[in-house]
Amino acid sequence: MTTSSPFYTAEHEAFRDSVRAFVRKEIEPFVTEWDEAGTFPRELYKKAADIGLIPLGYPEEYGGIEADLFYMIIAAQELAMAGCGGLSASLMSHGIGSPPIVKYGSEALKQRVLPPIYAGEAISALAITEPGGGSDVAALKTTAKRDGDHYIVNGSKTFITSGMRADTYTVAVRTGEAGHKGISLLVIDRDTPGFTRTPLDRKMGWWCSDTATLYFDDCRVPAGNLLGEENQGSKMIMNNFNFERIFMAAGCIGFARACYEEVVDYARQRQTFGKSLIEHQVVRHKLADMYMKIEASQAYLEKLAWRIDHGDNPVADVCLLKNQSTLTMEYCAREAVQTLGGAGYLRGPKSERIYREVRVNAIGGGAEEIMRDLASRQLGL
Ligand SMILES: CC(C)(COP(=O)(O)OP(=O)(O)OC[C@H]1O[C@@H](n2cnc3c(N)ncnc32)[C@H](O)[C@@H]1OP(=O)(O)O)[C@@H](O)C(=O)NCCC(=O)NCCSC(=O)C1=CCCCC1
Repeated sequence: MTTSSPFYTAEHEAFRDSVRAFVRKEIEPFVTEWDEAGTFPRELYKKAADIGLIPLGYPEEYGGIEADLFYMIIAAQELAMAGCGGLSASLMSHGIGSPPIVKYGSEALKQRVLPPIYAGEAISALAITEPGGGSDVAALKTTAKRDGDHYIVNGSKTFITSGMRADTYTVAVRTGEAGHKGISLLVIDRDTPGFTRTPLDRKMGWWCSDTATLYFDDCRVPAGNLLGEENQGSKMIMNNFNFERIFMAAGCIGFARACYEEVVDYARQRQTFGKSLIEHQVVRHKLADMYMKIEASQAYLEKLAWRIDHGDNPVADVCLLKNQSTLTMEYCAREAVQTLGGAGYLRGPKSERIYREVRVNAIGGGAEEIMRDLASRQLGL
């Protein structure tokens, strides 16, 4: 299946080849074992940084590699071809945790925390969702009260990707009035006294993703760890969501493609009723529908990436793209497992794992109902 389009240069394609080779050598042979074990080696961050996956898209002065969105789409999609969303989400959690630091952190904070993240030596996480709710960001309750040169943080966060092993947490806190206007972002180091974590490890999918609940009990956080101005966090969070959503969408299309490739191979080999599965019209038509949905989602993704790279902020389209891509993943995973039959119901094929990972994409990073609602309001409907 083609992954190329006029948006990609020879340099993009060379990068794709290097990420593909990395995924085949360092991830694919081990990923089922890691997922079953519920974890993966921490050294993978360093290896991913060394081939440019982790620093990609961040400023050079902090150890990043400047890149347009198409490089980042390639990274998300080639990683997705390993067919393990838990690994993708954890390995790339700096993609949601670190951009607010790059954009709004003080120079001293950026010099201290960003280079180890982009070198794959430290892990970054973003903490917004709370036990009381995830979709309604404006209702968050974790407080940060100013006390001299520090903030005193109390509250808890849940469903935090890289929550157990992160070193640097970008945390949404309430510093002011109720609602959007009283929210700030604070960077909290893992060894801050009063900061504890517990794992959330009984999940439908994303088994090797490190998901955790965080507790802050009178944590003293230096005031210099505030991002931007007090009570300006809501806009920062919303803008960060746009990037999270576009990368989730890219990943979902990659997972859909992984299902397609797996099932096409299987359908060519598997014999039933005297011919290969692919020669049965009912199967061939499913494969054609999978192809159509993948290509349509990919075209939407690339159009939006181009618009964003040219300075646009298409909030509604990003929400709808996320839904479109999740639905494409859902369709392809369903049809792949169905076509694999008994083999697809056993643990092992990528499609089986991807099938279990559909829902987290339709819930995390903006539930599909929230995406529809925000998009329709932004479109003035
Ligand atoms: C959309 C939303 C529900 C907010 O609606 P309200 O009715 O409160 O506020 P409203 O009036 O819609 O908005 C306020 C201002 O903000 C602007 N804006 C909103 N989105 C955006 C945006 N995306 N980009 C730019 N501006 C935005 C809006 O225009 C408005 O501006 P204005 O004041 O008019 O100038 C927001 O809170 C949201 O998005 N939630 C999803 C969170 C969410 O995604 N978690 C998931 C976390 S991940 C997770 O939980 C898991 C992860 C993995 C494991 C499973 C769980």
